[in-house]
Amino acid sequence: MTVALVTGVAGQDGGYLAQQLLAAGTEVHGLVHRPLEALLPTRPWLAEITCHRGDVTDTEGTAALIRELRPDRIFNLAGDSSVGRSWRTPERTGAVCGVAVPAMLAAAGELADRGRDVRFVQASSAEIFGNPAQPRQDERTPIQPINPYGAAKAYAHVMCRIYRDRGLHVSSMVLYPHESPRRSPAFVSRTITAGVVDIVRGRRDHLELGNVSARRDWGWAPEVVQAMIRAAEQPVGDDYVIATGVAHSVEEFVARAFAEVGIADWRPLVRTDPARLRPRDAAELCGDAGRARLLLAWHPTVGFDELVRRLVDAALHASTQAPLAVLT
Ligand SMILES: C[C@H]1O[C@H](OP(=O)(O)OP(=O)(O)OC[C@H]2O[C@@H](n3cnc4c(=O)[nH]c(N)nc43)[C@H](O)[C@@H]2O)[C@@H](O)[C@@H](O)C1=O
Repeated sequence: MTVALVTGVAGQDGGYLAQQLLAAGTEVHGLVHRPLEALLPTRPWLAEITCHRGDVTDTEGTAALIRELRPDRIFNLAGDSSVGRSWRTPERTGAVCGVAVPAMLAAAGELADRGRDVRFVQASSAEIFGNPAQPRQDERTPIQPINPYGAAKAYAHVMCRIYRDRGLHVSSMVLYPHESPRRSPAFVSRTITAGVVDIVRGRRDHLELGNVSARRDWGWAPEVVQAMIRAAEQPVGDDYVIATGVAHSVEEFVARAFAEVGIADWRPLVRTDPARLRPRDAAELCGDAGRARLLLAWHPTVGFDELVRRLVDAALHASTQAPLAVLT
């Protein structure tokens, strides 16, 4: 039986990935850095895998776990994925999203040197491209991060290339924002959909946002993680941009979400909160997933309107229920 280790298994992507791996008959181990009892109420799927307590910044501990488990697949999804927060905690972001990665690569390399066919998949990020000149970014786009999160991810991305060149099966997935009802409230998709639903329910009278002109390529998280599984099964590791190829502004997201609940005149309901503006924010990030389409037979099926509809529906549902599936 294939054994997989998923770091960041308590996060949005970690959960979907673990569930898809389990469905494929894989034995799944996950690294969690909070007590399991605190995580289980909002992440019931963790009961179906073997959880190990630890923090990727304890590089010795993570390497020891890899040596002990001898996994066939390692998916590194650990990290504080909030770009905004990385400005307030740049050292922690650097430690978790950057410095932690080579220790895992080295431990995987040791297994490979002993004959194990181990495959490493890194959750990289479009933020490594900074504010790119190219309207569509691909695997050859220059790496020029403009925020602490992007810099940490860029370091990890380059380390993945270095270990791949040394012979390890490593794939680095350059992910664009990808959403689901399990997305943390720190992200704009949840901020918008929760705010719209609160307004509809009469719980507040306006929504506060930061830079609404930013344009992003939003995808559907459950299908983004499929690409990770497929990358691990390729004959060789590679870099893959995983994106829809279509960008929309935050303002368009807001308009679409309000339209879902029948509100056309939304502008009076939205205000700018200067505290939500970032020191620097890419004007537009939009990916060309041509390589993933060709080599992984991966293509996104959930478009922007459908994505917003699903998120608004989930937020409406959660507003009348205990928010079981929503991460806190
Ligand atoms: C590729 C990348 O994708 C994600 O990072 P993100 O794009 O920064 O995600 P977000 O939802 O925080 O921001 C999206 C945009 O929305 C703007 N924005 C406006 N007003 C608010 C606002 O009120 N809150 C937030 N959070 N953003 C706002 C904000 O300035 C930015 O332009 C992560 O998966 C990350 O891990 C990753 O790798």
